[in-house]
Amino acid sequence: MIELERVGRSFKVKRNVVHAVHDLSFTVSAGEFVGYLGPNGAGKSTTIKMLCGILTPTSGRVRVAGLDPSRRRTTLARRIGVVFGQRTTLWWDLPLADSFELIRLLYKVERAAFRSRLDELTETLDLGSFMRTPVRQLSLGQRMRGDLAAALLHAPDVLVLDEPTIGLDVVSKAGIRDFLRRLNAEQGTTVLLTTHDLGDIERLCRRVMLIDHGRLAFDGTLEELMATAPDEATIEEVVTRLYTGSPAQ
Ligand SMILES: Nc1ncnc2c1ncn2[C@@H]1O[C@H](COP(=O)(O)OP(=O)(O)OP(=O)(O)O)[C@@H](O)[C@H]1O
Repeated sequence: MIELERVGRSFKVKRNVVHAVHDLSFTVSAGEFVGYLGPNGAGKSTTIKMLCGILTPTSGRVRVAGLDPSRRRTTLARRIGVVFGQRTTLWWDLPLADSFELIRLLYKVERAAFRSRLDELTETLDLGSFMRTPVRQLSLGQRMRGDLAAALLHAPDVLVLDEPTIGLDVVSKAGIRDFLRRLNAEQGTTVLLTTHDLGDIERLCRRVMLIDHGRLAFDGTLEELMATAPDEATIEEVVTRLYTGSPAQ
């Protein structure tokens, strides 16, 4: 479903070249739920932007649902859903319901299919009580549920999430995690999840990829990740060791 083959992406900054992603190869199969971890500046957002076609790789080959994202961005948009936790894709001054209707028109989703999908998402994400509220008046947790619905209205095969639980309280986080778990298990949606919240990783991801300085530093199951450190280590300690090369303080 997602294939990267020796992908590189660099940026020219004044006279220097920053290699944000370097010689990165991995494959994510249909139906997987994969955590994509890495310290600040490791290259996660750059990878995600290449998956959606926002950025073109400087070298190598990217395929999502068999498509080259930078060349087939419009076609790919029908197969992929993307949520950036720190930014909303909803219309700030419009009620949530109107944002959804605009998305339906943009994606050319047929009205009956849209209605049943929206009904299902309204129930599972509990959107009913704020459907007529302008997005700017929503709480962060409500807005995030709205953004998730917006990304899923066209029933994409792949969902890419960039920090979807950032700033959420424990109850809201649990609700979003439960929703994502069910989406993956019941509908087979492939999920790539970028987060700094290791609770998200522990509770959701069977497989974890860790990127550091633009290169893949670990790719394996959650159990294999935990086995890289002594038995009693917490996931925070395991990941700190991998980020810094030394045990957590
Ligand atoms: N448009 C850009 N121009 C120049 N440098 C960039 C650009 N985008 C990213 N970079 C650089 O590429 C590197 C990787 O950045 P990226 O945003 O992909 O990291 P990240 O893993 O998503 O970090 P974070 O966890 O902090 O969000 C960083 O050194 C960053 O400064």
